[in-house]
Amino acid sequence: MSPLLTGTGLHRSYGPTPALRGIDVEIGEGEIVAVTGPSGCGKSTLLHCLAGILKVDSGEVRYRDQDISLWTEAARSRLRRTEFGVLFQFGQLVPELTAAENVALPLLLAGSGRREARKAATMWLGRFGVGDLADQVPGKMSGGQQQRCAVARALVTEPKVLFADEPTGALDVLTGEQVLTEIVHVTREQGTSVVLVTHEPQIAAYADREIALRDGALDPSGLGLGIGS
Ligand SMILES: Nc1ncnc2c1ncn2[C@@H]1O[C@H](COP(=O)(O)OP(=O)(O)OP(=O)(O)O)[C@@H](O)[C@H]1O
Repeated sequence: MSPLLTGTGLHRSYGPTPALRGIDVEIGEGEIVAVTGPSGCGKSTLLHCLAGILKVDSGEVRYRDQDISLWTEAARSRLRRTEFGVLFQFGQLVPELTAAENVALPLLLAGSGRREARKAATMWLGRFGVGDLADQVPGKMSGGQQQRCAVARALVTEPKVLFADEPTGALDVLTGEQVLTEIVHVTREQGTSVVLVTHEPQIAAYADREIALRDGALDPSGLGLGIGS
């Protein structure tokens, strides 16, 4: 079976600073892959390039056999609204909107009607145990509740790939593991692939496979955090 998403020969620099120095990766359908490595090794840059948020300097990012690195920003942005979900360490909810309005937003941007979007948002908040907070603004919620809303917002469009950059990094260990367990449960149920950036072994342990980076390249030792070995 061909992989859902592949990166081939990915290079990306920030001015004179090389962040990715020729990386090859494959993400299979429904696979949960942890991207690990020390601070500054290029984990977030890789995630941003695979998600089409950042353009690579050279190399190919193929999604379903299309080279999205050649696409315009508008086309990649459309892809992120429909096929991809993105989740960051700090949920980045819109502070003025309620939980339900935040979660409904990607659906409204993709053209859904208000009622339909609100209904789906409520259902997804419920799936992550925060259905009773639908009318609450983020400032009135705990960090774990906010991140659960952010997860619901990332998954409400039922994306094929979830890109999660240290999604539990701002939470205490117990809450972080609870949220990650819920993410894994729901993405497995939906058959969603997950690219999970983390530097924590106990978080990476939830993945099927690990891609270990060092200095912008695949870690030549292949040891990483030792997931799946
Ligand atoms: N916006 C930027 N401008 C300049 N240099 C950057 C920028 N973003 C990242 N870098 C550099 O690119 C390299 C890779 O950074 P990246 O954030 O991808 O690493 P990371 O492994 O995700 O790090 P961390 O675990 O600390 O978040 C580092 O040397 C970093 O300093």
